Amino acid sequence: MAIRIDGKVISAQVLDGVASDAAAFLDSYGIKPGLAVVLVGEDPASQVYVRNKIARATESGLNSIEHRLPMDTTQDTLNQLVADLNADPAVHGILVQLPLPAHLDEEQIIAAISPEKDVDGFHPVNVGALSVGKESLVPCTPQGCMIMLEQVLGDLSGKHAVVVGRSNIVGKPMAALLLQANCSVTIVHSRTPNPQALAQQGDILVAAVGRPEMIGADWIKPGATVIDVGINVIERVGPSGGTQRKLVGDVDYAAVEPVAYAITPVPGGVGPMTIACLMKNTLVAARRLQQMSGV
Ligand SMILES: NC(=O)C1=CN([C@@H]2O[C@H](COP(=O)(O)OP(=O)(O)OC[C@H]3O[C@@H](n4cnc5c(N)ncnc54)[C@H](OP(=O)(O)O)[C@@H]3O)[C@@H](O)[C@H]2O)C=CC1
Ligand SMILES: Nc1nc(=O)c2c([nH]1)NC[C@@H]1CN(c3ccc(C(=O)N[C@@H](CCC(=O)O)C(=O)O)cc3)C=[N+]21
Repeated sequence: MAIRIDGKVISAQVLDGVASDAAAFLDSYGIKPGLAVVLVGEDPASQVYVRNKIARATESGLNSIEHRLPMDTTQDTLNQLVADLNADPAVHGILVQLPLPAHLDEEQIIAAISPEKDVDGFHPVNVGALSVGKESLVPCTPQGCMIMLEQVLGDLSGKHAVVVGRSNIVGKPMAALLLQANCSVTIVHSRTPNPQALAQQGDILVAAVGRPEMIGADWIKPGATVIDVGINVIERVGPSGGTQRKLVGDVDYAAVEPVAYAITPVPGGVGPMTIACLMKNTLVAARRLQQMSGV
């Protein structure tokens, strides 16, 4: 039986730390750290994430401000909102939920967020800082994966880590953090001729593909530690014949669990860690902004 890496338990530990730091921040400066979440459109999955983020923020003693904009929002309107949030001293962190509707330019919006308030760590300044090892605001999902890996494995030095996926929000920053932790890192993607053969060499396997249960037991080196980033909603025929909506990862948990040393479930794995790290980043940003303002 593999160790089940419990994202709910570990994220609760992270959030405990955030809550005491937020209380100390309030004591020192008389304001709560503020997180602004911007959601454009009506994507139901995105709404669930936004709701969860706001609930965790409130529980941790952060001030969370939600901005919901209609699907037909223009680039100018969104830019104006980001400019207002950049200038607002009560806002320490800004998150624009991705993906944006197709008519909006994501790259431009990300670049418009003040790097000091970029709690997603997606701004080119923060991406560059991470790649030269001077990271400040580290992307939440990979940060959460690292906390889980270090809790279960301790020092990661010398391990071979295979990351499946190379997106800017998960795969690439994940690979950067693993390299910084002295792993040898292989990144596989849709143009890799035989990704499975490379994955089988990983002491650590991180799956961030977006394909439900694609990673089976035949991708896994026996005794590997498996981190499943995937969040996929699938429809299955339930026991009584009707269709059920179910959340599954990129890893076939039932098949992989018997061969792995440790594995994260979906739900209850990486997802809650992402949210906890977002709160952590908001505190990091708040402290730094407050120090910069010299008060
Ligand atoms: N738990 C959490 O907090 C979060 C979960 N997610 C989830 O993680 C998953 C990945 O998200 P994200 O990185 O944004 O997704 P993207 O779609 O941006 O990236 C997917 C990556 O997987 C690669 N890929 C696709 N098919 C294959 C294949 N058959 N073999 C090997 N590689 C393949 C793609 O390659 P190529 O580049 O060549 O196209 C791409 O690099 C999704 O399920 C998403 O919902 C995302 C963010 C946070
Ligand atoms: N700018 C931006 N930053 C992001 O970090 C970002 C984003 N856009 N767009 C979408 C993805 C996805 N994402 C998730 C976060 C938490 C859960 C999460 O909490 N999941 C729970 C269950 C969710 C549920 O309640 O059903 C779990 O896995 O246990 C999932 C997915 C953040 N993302």
